[in-house]
Amino acid sequence: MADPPVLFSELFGSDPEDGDSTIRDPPLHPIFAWGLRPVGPTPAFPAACLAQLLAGGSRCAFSDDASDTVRLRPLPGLLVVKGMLCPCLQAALLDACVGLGYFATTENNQVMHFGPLPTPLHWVEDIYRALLPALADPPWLGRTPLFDQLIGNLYRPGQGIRPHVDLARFEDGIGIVSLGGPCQMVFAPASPTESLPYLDGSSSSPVPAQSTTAVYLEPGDVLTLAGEARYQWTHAIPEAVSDRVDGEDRARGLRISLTLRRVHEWARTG
Ligand SMILES: O=C(O)CCC(=O)C(=O)O
Ligand SMILES: [Fe+2]
Repeated sequence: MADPPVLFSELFGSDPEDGDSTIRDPPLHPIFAWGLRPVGPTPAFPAACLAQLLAGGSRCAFSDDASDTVRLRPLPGLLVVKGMLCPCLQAALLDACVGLGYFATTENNQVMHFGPLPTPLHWVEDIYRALLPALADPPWLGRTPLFDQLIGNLYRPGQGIRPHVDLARFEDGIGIVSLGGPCQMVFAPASPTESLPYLDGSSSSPVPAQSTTAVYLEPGDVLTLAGEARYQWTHAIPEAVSDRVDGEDRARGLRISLTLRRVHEWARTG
């Protein structure tokens, strides 16, 4: 097992592999440090869940949770598949992040990867290809590789991301996988000057609240952003410790998102 990340001790108060020699329970697998609970046996790699998902069947091979995924289309070009990834697949993705050394220190809340998706995260491409029939006009889903750039973001309660349109250097067709904890994502009409704040240093301007569309993201939800939603709307996560949903305040938790994109040919260097 990879060394537990610093976040492990942040969540549990102490590093379970540290300290005295008292016999104790085996160390928690890192996936459980993120607040996930096992559903039946937790396989090292839930290939069976993935196979079922790709075959369009029940989404989890290890539980009798036969709940259907829910597809939302709150904006043209925005598809939100709620509950697409079963807990096993969520756990496998988080475990992959830990294994790849992502978020290993408390300062480290963002990771960027350029090139084909690293093993074992590469199977996220399969998940997106499984969405093909659900997308009305998905020419981008046929490209290979589907994604060659990954950003992992880690948010603690109270943290968020300012309104932005992802940079033009990325092709149309962006994927976001939401893991760990819930949050509200807010979409608003973009002004022509808005761009991703943390990549090019520019800042974005606030948008009028009345024109926003909010989507409540929960662990296992999968998004695609294309066309209008990708270019003509900003997306943001407000800095909040809870979100107001259906008249109640829902607490945020530690959240990890994987944003998947492909760099335009003209923007590649070297
Ligand atoms: O964390 C998210 O869900 C969104 C991240 C994002 O918008 C980005 O990395 O460009
Ligand atoms: Fe973004």
